[in-house]
Amino acid sequence: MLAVHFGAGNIGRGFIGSLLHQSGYEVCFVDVNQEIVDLLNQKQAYKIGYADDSKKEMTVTNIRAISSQTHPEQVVSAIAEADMVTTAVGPNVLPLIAGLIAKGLAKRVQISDKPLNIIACENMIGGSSLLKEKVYEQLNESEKEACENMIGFPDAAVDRIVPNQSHQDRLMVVVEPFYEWVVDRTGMVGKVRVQGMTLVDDLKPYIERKLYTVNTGHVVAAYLGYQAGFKTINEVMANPTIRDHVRNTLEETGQLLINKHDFQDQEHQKYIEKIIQRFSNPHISDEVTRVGRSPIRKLGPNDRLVSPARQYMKYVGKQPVYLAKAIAAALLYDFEQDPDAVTIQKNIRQDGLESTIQHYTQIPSDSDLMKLIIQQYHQFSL
Ligand SMILES: NC(=O)C1=CN([C@@H]2O[C@H](COP(=O)(O)OP(=O)(O)OC[C@H]3O[C@@H](n4cnc5c(N)ncnc54)[C@H](O)[C@@H]3O)[C@@H](O)[C@H]2O)C=CC1
Ligand SMILES: O=P(O)(O)OC[C@H]1O[C@](O)(CO)[C@@H](O)[C@@H]1O
Repeated sequence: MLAVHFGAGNIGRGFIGSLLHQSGYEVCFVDVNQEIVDLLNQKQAYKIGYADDSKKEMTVTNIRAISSQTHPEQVVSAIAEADMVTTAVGPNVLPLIAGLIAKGLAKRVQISDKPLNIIACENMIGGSSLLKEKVYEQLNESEKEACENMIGFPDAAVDRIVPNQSHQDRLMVVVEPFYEWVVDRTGMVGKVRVQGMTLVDDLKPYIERKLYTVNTGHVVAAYLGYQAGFKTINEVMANPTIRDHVRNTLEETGQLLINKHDFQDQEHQKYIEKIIQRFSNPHISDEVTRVGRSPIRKLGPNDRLVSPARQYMKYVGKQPVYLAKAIAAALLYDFEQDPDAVTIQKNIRQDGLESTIQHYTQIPSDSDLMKLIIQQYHQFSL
């Protein structure tokens, strides 16, 4: 069985690649990073370490890699033959890989009627659906028709914290032991068997719970921690004021999730506690600038801050004070090596705060939420 995985980075190697390997797939990574592609082909294996006391390691074998920049034709052939395609490249990169996937599918439908699932494993709602839309833009009518019942694009939620890696062994990835990979069964074609993958009929509660708890909590720690001058999430979580703020924000998103999806209160509290512990894992050193990366994406209307803030007003009927403060912290994030942060700061200087918020978040100018965020921005303190 062949799995083609786009993105041989932290999640690609440390999570999706390792589960595919454990499930018996040969994993063919596709990446633009020539150094990683060469190393994967040279070593044909890499190590995973676990961020706990166990010092346990596992080796992922039966792998190879293709550079999509120098050998796109090999990627097309691999997709034509694959039994599974997955991605972990980042939401903004999905449109960039759609062309190659479309070429692979166009070739595939000429030679095979084997079903294929293409699963985007990104921190976003509807990642595979977006990828499908972008792929279909590049197929002609008969190719689309041939793909319709043969190619599935099931949406997914992926959860495992994998920080940036700095080992002498460039391929090694240290990951937290916890993981969750939940996939929408209704979007799948054919039979799929992947160890550690949970299939569900309704993904929405799972993806919202994950995005608005793990990712919201994490990014609140990152943006508030950055304002306090902390470098890592561990340092941030050891600060009682910010830790309380993270918890209070997760109480807001929790109330929304409980009201909207009927999660049980006590169960959800346990979920929140577990996540706060995961953020504080002493075996992981995760930079606030990694967790806070790409603030334009993170301030988007469907992402981890603005979406729960708007929904909180609808489902809870109160002002999301802690979420609004976190959005204010995102707007204050001025890390010079993050191009999104630089752009936001420039927009605020040139166009003003309200116009910038409106532009990135699509929150209406005259709304209560806009007023609250502006107030939190101007009175921001820790
Ligand atoms: N790191 C984490 O803990 C988690 C990350 N995610 C999601 O997984 C995705 C990947 O994140 P990471 O692995 O952390 O990032 P990463 O930066 O470590 O890996 C991304 C990989 O994609 C490659 N890439 C970029 N453009 C490409 C292209 N056009 N074609 C093929 N490969 C390309 C990069 O060279 C890199 O190797 C993101 O959507 C992220 O939100 C989800 C859950 C956990
Ligand atoms: O990968 P993104 O969307 O930039 O955000 C970083 C987030 O992803 C994770 O790496 C995994 O969910 C979290 O550690 C963090 O909240």
